[in-house]
Amino acid sequence: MESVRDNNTERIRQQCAEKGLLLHDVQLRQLEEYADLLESKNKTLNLVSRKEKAPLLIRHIFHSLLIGLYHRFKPGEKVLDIGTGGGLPGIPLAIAFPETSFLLIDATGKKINACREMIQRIGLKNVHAKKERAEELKGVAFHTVLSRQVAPLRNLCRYAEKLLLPGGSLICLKGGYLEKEIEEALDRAQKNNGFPADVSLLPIDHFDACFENKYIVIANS
Ligand SMILES: C[S@@+](CC[C@H](N)C(=O)[O-])C[C@H]1O[C@@H](n2cnc3c(N)ncnc32)[C@H](O)[C@@H]1O
Repeated sequence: MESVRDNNTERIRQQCAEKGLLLHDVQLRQLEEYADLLESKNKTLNLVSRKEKAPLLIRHIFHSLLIGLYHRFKPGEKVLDIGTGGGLPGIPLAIAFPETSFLLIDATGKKINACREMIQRIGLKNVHAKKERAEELKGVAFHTVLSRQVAPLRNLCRYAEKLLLPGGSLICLKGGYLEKEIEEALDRAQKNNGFPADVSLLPIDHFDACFENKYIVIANS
């Protein structure tokens, strides 16, 4: 008999394939293993909300993977995930794009320790986790900066400005009414001749009802 989880995994495989992102069986099993580890760690650490009805595999893992449907990560691309918490969106994307290099940072040491343990258990080689605040990270630069549910866009743009290579992008998963946030980020950039030059907002509710009022926000240099 097919389990609910098999159905969710198959949905992820199918919806990603429709957008040209092919996930192999090994990667689908790694996503499931990550879901199990995250659920187990969440019993003692506050990594993701426990109140939500939609399954973790869809609500958090598929949600993170959606970034990869709009931005195809390249081999050798260097990516930073700011405020990763329990590894979102960095770990699902590192599974989907094994030739891209991901650094996960978070201000909370316990969350980074949990990420390190999960990365090791799944056996991922292209992702590392470091306890660090975005504003204090120095001496490194990235093609792409990611963030999910961390800070107002204006602040994320301020962090990304110093961490992005020329031409790089900041890609965030955000919810709610974002017009004012975007206006403030663009206003700040214009006054300082800084990042970003433009921002686009992509709705994602057509993938699942639980993504209602949620968006992928892409800020470009
Ligand atoms: C609401 S949680 C989101 C975690 C994860 N991105 C997710 O989607 O589940 C926000 C996280 O951002 C981290 N954080 C907030 N500001 C930060 C900063 N300036 N630098 C690094 N981490 C930060 C917090 O410690 C927290 O783990």
